[in-house]
Amino acid sequence: MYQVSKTQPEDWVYVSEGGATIVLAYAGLPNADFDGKVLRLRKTAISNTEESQLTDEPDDPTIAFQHGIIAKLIPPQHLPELEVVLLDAAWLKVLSDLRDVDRPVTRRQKDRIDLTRRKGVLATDLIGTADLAVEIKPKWGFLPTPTHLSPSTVSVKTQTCRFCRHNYLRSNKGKDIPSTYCPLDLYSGNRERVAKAVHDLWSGWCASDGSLNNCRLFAKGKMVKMSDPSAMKLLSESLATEGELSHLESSFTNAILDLLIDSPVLRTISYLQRSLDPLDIEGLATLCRRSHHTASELASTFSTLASGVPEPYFSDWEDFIHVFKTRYSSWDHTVPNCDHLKHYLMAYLLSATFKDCSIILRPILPSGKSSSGGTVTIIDLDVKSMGSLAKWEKLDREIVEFYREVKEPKRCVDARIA
Ligand SMILES: O=P(O)(O)O[C@@H]1[C@@H](OP(=O)(O)O)[C@H](OP(=O)(O)O)[C@H](O)[C@H](OP(=O)(O)O)[C@H]1OP(=O)(O)O
Ligand SMILES: Nc1ncnc2c1ncn2[C@@H]1O[C@H](COP(=O)(O)OP(=O)(O)OP(=O)(O)O)[C@@H](O)[C@H]1O
Repeated sequence: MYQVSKTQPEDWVYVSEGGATIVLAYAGLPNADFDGKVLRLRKTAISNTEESQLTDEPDDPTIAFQHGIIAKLIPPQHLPELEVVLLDAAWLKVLSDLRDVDRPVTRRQKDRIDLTRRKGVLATDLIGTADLAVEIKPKWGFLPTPTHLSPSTVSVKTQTCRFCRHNYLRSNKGKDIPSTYCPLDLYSGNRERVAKAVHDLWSGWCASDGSLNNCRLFAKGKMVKMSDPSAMKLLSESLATEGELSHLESSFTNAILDLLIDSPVLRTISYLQRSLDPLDIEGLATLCRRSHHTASELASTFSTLASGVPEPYFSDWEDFIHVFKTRYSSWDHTVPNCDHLKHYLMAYLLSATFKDCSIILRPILPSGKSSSGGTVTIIDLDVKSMGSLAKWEKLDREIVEFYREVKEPKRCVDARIA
């Protein structure tokens, strides 16, 4: 097994992070085990002072989930390789102290590397030294079918997509900047609409100085922000474009547009999101209630029902994938069968994984200098928890209620029915 202590903490440079993990790339002396790899480490809240009680820590669940479940849905050329790597407490502490300064302040105030972990994930470095790598978090790529929506939500949810409504809520709460990006444009496969999505992502990237998580740019391995002249220079060099920002945008669009349209990846993600969520969270909650028989259970909320559902074992996931690939499409989702509740819950969980993943594009650039051009790879395919169902139902209600007040709702066009 790989051991991180065979390298120096100084060999690892900060790449980026999300809500749950922090990612560092190997930049030390040539080493066959670590060259071209990133280290993905779990984070913990800074307030958490708990000691790990585990003597034999399990591997990060993302590894088995990707190898055994995701790999049955996504071809290997669109996935990074993932392996277990053994960690060392003292080594991690040095790394954490060394690289904390590179992290965004907002993240630093909330969390830090979990020093109690003894295992991490070693993954293919998809950013590396590529002239240009573009990371996009596309989010939800479909409008729900009206069948299971309540009269009070149906018009809102079938007109405006979940991302646009969520962005409206978050920007009104001051948690996000307003964005014109609509995932349905990106997923549409239509050249003009995909170009519009790229333009909107670029505008959001400029306006937020690269702090939005929907679009991140990396030039020669370095994350680019408008406020960082040296990184902007690298971007200009990679795109072989000098001068005005509009010229840079147009080279950027040209670099990734064909890749986005020609690659099957977005189509696959949206197909999986949609087909794994045929009931919407509302229909799923109704099915949960119908599946219980006593009066008190019937009256109970989705959250109490969901909290009574145990987390699936790996064997449950294997069983689910078999059902999904063989029988699931023949079920009548307009009248869901209570006997299928467990599989509908698992389908929703898997849909949530695909609603929250990101893609990394490494385009072939006109300069032709890129050694690994023309790839689209999906990252962050972590398994979601049954414990999140209550949160999702509550958030869904909050988003839809807030959007109901909008005088001129945005009309998002789902490619499937356009
Ligand atoms: O609910 P959403 O759509 O806001 O997604 C959450 C993400 O927010 P986003 O809207 O992409 O900024 C959120 O991303 P950030 O932390 O905002 O980068 C997480 O990915 C979160 O997943 P988890 O709960 O940590 O497993 C995501 O939560 P899940 O819905 O996947 O549980
Ligand atoms: N294989 C990889 N190669 C290069 N960079 C990567 C790789 N995997 C992840 N990253 C970078 O690290 C960041 C954090 O990774 P990831 O999205 O998996 O974290 P997360 O905490 O699960 O995110 P989220 O909060 O969105 O669920 C990514 O946004 C990306 O910039």
